[in-house]
Amino acid sequence: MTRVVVALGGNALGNNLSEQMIAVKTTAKSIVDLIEAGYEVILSHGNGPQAGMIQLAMDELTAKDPGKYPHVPLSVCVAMSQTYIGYDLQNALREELLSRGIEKPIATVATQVIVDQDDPAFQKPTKPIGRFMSQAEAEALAKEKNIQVIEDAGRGYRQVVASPKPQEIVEVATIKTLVDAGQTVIACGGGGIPVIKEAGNHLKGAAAVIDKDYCSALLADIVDADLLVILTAVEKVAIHFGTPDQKELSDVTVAEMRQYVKEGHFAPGSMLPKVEAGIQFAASKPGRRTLITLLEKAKDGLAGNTGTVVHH
Ligand SMILES: Nc1ncnc2c1ncn2[C@@H]1O[C@H](COP(=O)(O)OP(=O)(O)O)[C@@H](O)[C@H]1O
Ligand SMILES: NC(=O)OP(=O)(O)O
Repeated sequence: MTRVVVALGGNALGNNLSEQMIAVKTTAKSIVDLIEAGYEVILSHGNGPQAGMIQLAMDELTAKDPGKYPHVPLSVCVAMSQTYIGYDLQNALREELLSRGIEKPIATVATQVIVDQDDPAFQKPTKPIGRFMSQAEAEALAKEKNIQVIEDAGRGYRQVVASPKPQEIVEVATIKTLVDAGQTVIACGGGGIPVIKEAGNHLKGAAAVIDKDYCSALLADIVDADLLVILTAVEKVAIHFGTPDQKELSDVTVAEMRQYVKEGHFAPGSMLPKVEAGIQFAASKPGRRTLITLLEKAKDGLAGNTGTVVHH
């Protein structure tokens, strides 16, 4: 059986509560198509809009009455987003599976991911979270809440937080056991809950949001997946993106993709992490491949009919 780790992007979940409830239904159809076609699927997902929304809500409460509502750390907001998204995905998948007569247990694993406390990312926030704002609104919020904001890949302004690289998945044994038992597992949501190893086996939450594409590459490695599938809002990765010379890529070697990265074809806040994660996984063992495509094209892409495939 082909084992695939599927990383779900923003369009699989929407930007707010009501959008997510609708989006997960379409997402579940695409994922169950893969399960029905015989793939062994392990899911991961992003959480930028959700983690930002939860943090903002918590901060509003703290601002009202810090005695009654103490500050909620970002790591806890990530944990909340993981479970909230897992809950919606689990339900949508369950319903879609049952509607096709498939009985298959689904489990969301609250996943902690170890990061290095000396990761330079802590000094230079790069991960956009929360909702999109106008420049004026973002600058006012930055001043009011003492946060950093950036322009996010031509789509508006967002809060930006540290995004250290994932080093190790804490719940690896649990994930492997569930996967090997034939369960559909949702793990490493939002890149995982960032934690730092401290003395005495203590794991301390870190103020960060890990990139889900990098974490998905790590997850795909530890479960020994054959394929990493990154589902996003474009059917293919392109070079000269957004220019008259735009050229979509179908079949690319690791060496070719590394060269395109060097030439600066991929936007840092959006396509670059996907491409880098794709290279990392495809380069890690002979035979491993990464597919980057549209959520709706997942099955077509796996059949070799579309998407961008990175291979050795
Ligand atoms: N070279 C490129 N090729 C294709 N898409 C690109 C490229 N550079 C930037 N993008 C943008 O990246 C977006 C995907 O990133 P993003 O929306 O952040 O991911 P996610 O699906 O994980 O939420 C695409 O919708 C596209 O607009
Ligand atoms: N954690 C993460 O990478 O989230 P997004 O995909 O929503 O940016």
